[in-house]
Amino acid sequence: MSLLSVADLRLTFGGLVAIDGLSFSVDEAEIVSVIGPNGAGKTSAFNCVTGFYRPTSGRITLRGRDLPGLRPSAIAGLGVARTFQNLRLFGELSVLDNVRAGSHLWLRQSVLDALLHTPRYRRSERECTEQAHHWLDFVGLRGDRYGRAGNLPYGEQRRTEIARALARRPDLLLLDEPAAGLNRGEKAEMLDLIRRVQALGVAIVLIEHDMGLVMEVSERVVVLNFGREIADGRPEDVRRDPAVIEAYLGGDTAATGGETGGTTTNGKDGVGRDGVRRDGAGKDRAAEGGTGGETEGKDGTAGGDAHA
Ligand SMILES: Nc1ncnc2c1ncn2[C@@H]1O[C@H](COP(=O)(O)OP(=O)(O)OP(=O)(O)O)[C@@H](O)[C@H]1O
Repeated sequence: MSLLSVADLRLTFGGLVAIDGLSFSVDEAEIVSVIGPNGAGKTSAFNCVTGFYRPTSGRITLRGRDLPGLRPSAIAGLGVARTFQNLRLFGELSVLDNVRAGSHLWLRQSVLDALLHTPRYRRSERECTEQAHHWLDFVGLRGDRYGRAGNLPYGEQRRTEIARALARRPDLLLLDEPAAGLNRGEKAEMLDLIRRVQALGVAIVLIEHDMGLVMEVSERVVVLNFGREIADGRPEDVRRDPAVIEAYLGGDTAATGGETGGTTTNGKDGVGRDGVRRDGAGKDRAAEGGTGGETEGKDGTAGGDAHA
C-alpha cells in the first residue's frame, strides 16, 4: 500500500477549477515532485492533503486512511508535516522556540503539569529542547539559535522551517518551493538536505520551480497544467514528454535540461493563469522578516471548506 494516495482530486473555487482530476501516489521514503506553471494548482493540492482545503471531490488517503474532513492538526498528528512557500516562522520568537513548537506535538503533558511545573513537565520540556537542537544541527543551521527567527538570513529561515517540520517526526514531508530565493550554494545544500531527510525514511513531496533540483532529486515527477495532470513518470521521461515541453515549457526544451541546477521555470512567460507575474525568489523575498504573510486563500477565502 502506498503511503499517500491521491485519486481523482478536484478542487473548485466558485467557477474556477483549481485542480481537475489529479491522481498520484507516494511510497514510503520516496521523493515525488509536483511541477507546473504558476497557478497550476500545486499549492492547492498541498492544501488539500494537509486539510487546509477540503477537496470538491476525489480521495486522499494516508496508509489507507481518508484525510479529507480531518482538521490540519489531526492530519499533522498522523505524520504529515509541511513547509510553506512563504515562510511561516514566528519571527518574534527565538529560532529554538520555533523548532520547539514542532516538537510540542509529541509532548505528553497536561495543562495541570504545565501549571504546576511537575517533574513530568520539566522532563518533557527538556526533551523538547534537546530535540530542537538535534534538528537544527541536522539542517545545518549556522545562525544564532537563541536570537529572533526573523533576524536570520533568508536561507537560514528556510532551514529552520524544515527543522520545525522534522521535529514533528513526520512520515511524509511536503516542501513547497524550498529552494525559492536561495543562491546556488544554498540550493546545493538544500538538495543534500532533502536527500538526508529521505535517508531518515521520510517520504517527500516537493513543489519546486528549479528544474535542476527537481530532476536530480526526484524519483518521480507529476506535472500539472491548468489544474490538469499532464504527466507522471521518471524525471528522464517527463523532461522528454512532448506534452510537458509544449504545455509547461512552451517548447523551450533547454529549460528542462537541469544539468546546471540553475534553471527556473515558472511557466511559459512567468505569468500564472491568474494573470499575476511572479518569480519564486521575488515572491518569497517579499515575506522576508519571518512571520510569513501568505494567507491560504488568495482572495481571503479558502476552497469549498477551509480549516486554515
Ligand atoms: N483560496 C482561493 N480562492 C480562490 N482561488 C484560489 C484560491 N487558492 C488558489 N486559488 C486559485 O487556484 C489556482 C491554483 O493556485 P495554486 O496556488 O494552487 O497554484 P500553484 O501551482 O501552487 O502556483 P504557484 O507556482 O504560483 O504557487 C490559481 O488560479 C489560484 O489563483
